[in-house]
Amino acid sequence: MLPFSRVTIIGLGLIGSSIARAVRLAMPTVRLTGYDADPQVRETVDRLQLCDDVADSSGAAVIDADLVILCVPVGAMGAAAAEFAQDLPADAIVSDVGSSKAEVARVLGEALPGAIVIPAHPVAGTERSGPDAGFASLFHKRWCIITPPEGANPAAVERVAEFWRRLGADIEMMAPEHHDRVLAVTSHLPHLIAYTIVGTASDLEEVTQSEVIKYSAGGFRDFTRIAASDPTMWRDVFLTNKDAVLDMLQRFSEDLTALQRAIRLGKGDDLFEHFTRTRDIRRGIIEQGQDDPAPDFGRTHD
Ligand SMILES: NC(=O)c1ccc[n+]([C@@H]2O[C@H](COP(=O)([O-])OP(=O)(O)OC[C@H]3O[C@@H](n4cnc5c(N)ncnc54)[C@H](O)[C@@H]3O)[C@@H](O)[C@H]2O)c1
Ligand SMILES: O=C(O)C(=O)C[C@]1(C(=O)O)C=C[C@@H](O)C=C1
Repeated sequence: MLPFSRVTIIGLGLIGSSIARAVRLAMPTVRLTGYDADPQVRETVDRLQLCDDVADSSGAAVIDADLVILCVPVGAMGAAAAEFAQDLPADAIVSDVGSSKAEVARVLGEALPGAIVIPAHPVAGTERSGPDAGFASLFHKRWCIITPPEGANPAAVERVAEFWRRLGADIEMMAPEHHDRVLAVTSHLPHLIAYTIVGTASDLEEVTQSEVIKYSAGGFRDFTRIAASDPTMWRDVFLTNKDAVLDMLQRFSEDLTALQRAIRLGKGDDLFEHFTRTRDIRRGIIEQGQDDPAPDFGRTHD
């Protein structure tokens, strides 16, 4: 049996439109309704026929939903939920896809008192945004972390888990605070480093912009891809996962200082040992089959 039969997606950018495309393929009988605050996005979703209905307000979009998924930037979650609170059916489950979880759970709890809220985070994405950037296979073989609130109804949690399994994801359960610490080091800090290094390279006086572009091969090119990620999304992630990110950043800068010192003092053995350890970590990731096939994974899929 399908976990849900009437799904509403609020926010139809990269993630919302990818969910819509994946639901169409995996659960074609599900009635899909969409709403986005941006009229141009609604028009595109209509033109691409990603949903059965595109509503003009979020209240109208949720009116007969059994699952509502918020796919808006994390800083907009509270306002987006408050907008449809009055129209939400009492037995509907509300979920989200936000990249930070503890703060989002708090604002959703405030905006939707008494509602069944089961937050989730598909750990899959690209640097692109908007409904044209989405693709159906985005969640295939990727983790979806569910962060149920204490005392959540196990049947509701299982329905959300089954929804994501049908979109191809593997499920993990975590407490929201633990999620935020894990993602701070595996996703948020790497984005901060990419934003920094690309800014640093472009600010150098003795290296021209055209040289930076011309010689952006290998490692630096990967950083530029990540640094092209959506500014609104990432501003909100850093502001809503502040403590965990600042803690990881502190540890990172201590480790960076240790490497800086090893270079200055010519401690080749220390550098070699460190790089060997990190190479083993990369090999472990590949052995577990969790490596991206290519940095532009999925771009041509639909
Ligand atoms: N991009 C990624 O790699 C990725 C991966 C996993 C999770 N996420 C999370 O998914 C969410 C969406 O990210 P995205 O990459 O799809 O962003 P996106 O910019 O592609 O889409 C967001 C959409 O939300 C709409 N929106 C904003 N405020 C709204 C509101 N109040 N009501 C209705 N619509 C509103 C925007 O118009 C936009 O179309 C974020 O919370 C992000 O943290 C992103
Ligand atoms: O591959 C990318 O471009 C991503 O940034 C995806 C990525 C990540 O850091 O892994 C980004 C944010 C999400 O919340 C989940 C996935």
